[in-house]
Amino acid sequence: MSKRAMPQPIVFVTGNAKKLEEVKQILASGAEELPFEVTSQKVDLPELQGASCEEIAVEKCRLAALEVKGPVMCEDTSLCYHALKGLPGPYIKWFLQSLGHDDLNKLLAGYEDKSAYAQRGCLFTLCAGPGKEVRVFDGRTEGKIVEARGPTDFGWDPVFEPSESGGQTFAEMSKEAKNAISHRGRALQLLRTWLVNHAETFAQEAA
Ligand SMILES: O=c1[nH]c(=O)c2ncn([C@@H]3O[C@H](COP(=O)(O)OP(=O)(O)OP(=O)(O)O)[C@@H](O)[C@H]3O)c2[nH]1
Ligand SMILES: [Mg+2]
Repeated sequence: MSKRAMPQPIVFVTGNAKKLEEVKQILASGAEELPFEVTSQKVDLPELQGASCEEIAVEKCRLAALEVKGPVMCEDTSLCYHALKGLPGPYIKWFLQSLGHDDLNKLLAGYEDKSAYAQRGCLFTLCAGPGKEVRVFDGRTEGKIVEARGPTDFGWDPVFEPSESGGQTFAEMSKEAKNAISHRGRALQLLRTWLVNHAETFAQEAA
């Protein structure tokens, strides 16, 4: 499919190089090609606190569109423990930075239930420009929290064992295998399908 012309490409705004790497792989590998060019910009956007995952993701995308002055996509990842009623959720980044994997896992020491979900992280968000509607695409993967196994170069991948992985943590899986069942892969597939089906609407909003 040839790309549609827009005044500017869609900019994926993130401060996280590992997310960007996976997003590029996922977009390059799907059956449907995106109808628009996608570039990226490294900006660490401020994130709301004390709000729902969806409110945090929408506000982040709204700020990204103002920053870029054009069409943007963003994502916000949560890691939610069922025993902790969804926490750390969108605050996982700060928990992981302060505690590290071992102490993070100790949060669950007093609970039988080690299950968790990587949710709303994708919340992938898409916005045609400043002040335009922010659309949200929710990808979720269920799994459980285990002792860290596998490479430690991306966040909580070593401690998250998806239910569908045959016993491997995200960190132990190949990139292709992770992307096929990950929160990110699923949310991005929803975003891709929406853009393919609504290319005209989106191009008009961005004009
Ligand atoms: O092991 C992981 N596997 C993943 O698939 C994954 N996706 C995100 N994360 C981590 O979870 C927090 C989300 O916070 P987050 O969504 O605000 O991201 P971020 O601040 O790093 O980037 P961004 O907000 O600029 O896009 C950050 O610590 C990310 O490193 C992951 N860790
Ligand atoms: Mg962030």
